[in-house]
Amino acid sequence: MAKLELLPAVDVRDGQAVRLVHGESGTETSYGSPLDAALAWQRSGAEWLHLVDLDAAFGTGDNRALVREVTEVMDIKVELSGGIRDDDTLAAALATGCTRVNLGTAALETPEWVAKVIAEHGDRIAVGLDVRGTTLRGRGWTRDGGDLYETLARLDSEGCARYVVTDIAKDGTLQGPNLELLKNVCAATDKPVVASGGVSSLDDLRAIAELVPQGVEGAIVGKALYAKAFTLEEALEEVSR
Ligand SMILES: O=C(O)c1ccccc1N[C@@H]1O[C@H](COP(=O)(O)O)[C@@H](O)[C@H]1O
Repeated sequence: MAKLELLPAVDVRDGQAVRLVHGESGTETSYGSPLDAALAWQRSGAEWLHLVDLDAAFGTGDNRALVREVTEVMDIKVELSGGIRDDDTLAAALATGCTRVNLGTAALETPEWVAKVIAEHGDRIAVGLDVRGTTLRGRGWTRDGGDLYETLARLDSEGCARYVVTDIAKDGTLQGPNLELLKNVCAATDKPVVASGGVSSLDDLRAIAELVPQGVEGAIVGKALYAKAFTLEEALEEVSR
């Protein structure tokens, strides 16, 4: 069986690595230097880093220089998210040398532009499907942006290579992933899915890994690592069995 990829997360707000609860601004717990956090995950054996500029996602500024620095220093693959919504922000993100970018709001608000950049950049573009129930959310998860499955069908028809699926109700809560949502999204698309939100234990990772045959390719792990629910080494060992 193909192994589940793990993407430890570094979310950046106001220059700090933070974790939020339900993605809500103001719920930040700070974990210090984003570069130190990213290097720690790399030293622990991560093959991927999921790096988010939360200020860019919320529209409260940006951490672009810092995010670029972190991406350039990493020897591992980087998935870059947050505030990538037009030609300039996409060009800057891709120029960091990241492996791929993850588009959220743009996929809801500027579908023609997203179709164009999917056609231009293929596998370097993923779309983040951030949902409450089956309603997509954009602009820092503060605005509704349409139906999950209608949007997924549209993006599939445009050749989107991959989806990062976040259950906002689970994100940052350590309450376990939404396995039903992951199964439903996998049933609706042939494209790989990266699971995000709620991972709290090695059992959760095992449960997500069981969905690899259905199309789940990876899992983003955030709060559980920062809260030391398990180590990244333990998690990597778990998904390599
Ligand atoms: O990751 C979070 O906790 C988060 C919280 C609130 C908003 C966005 C968040 N993360 C990621 O940011 C991008 C979306 O940014 P944009 O809409 O394209 O500007 C997406 O990957 C979210 O999962």
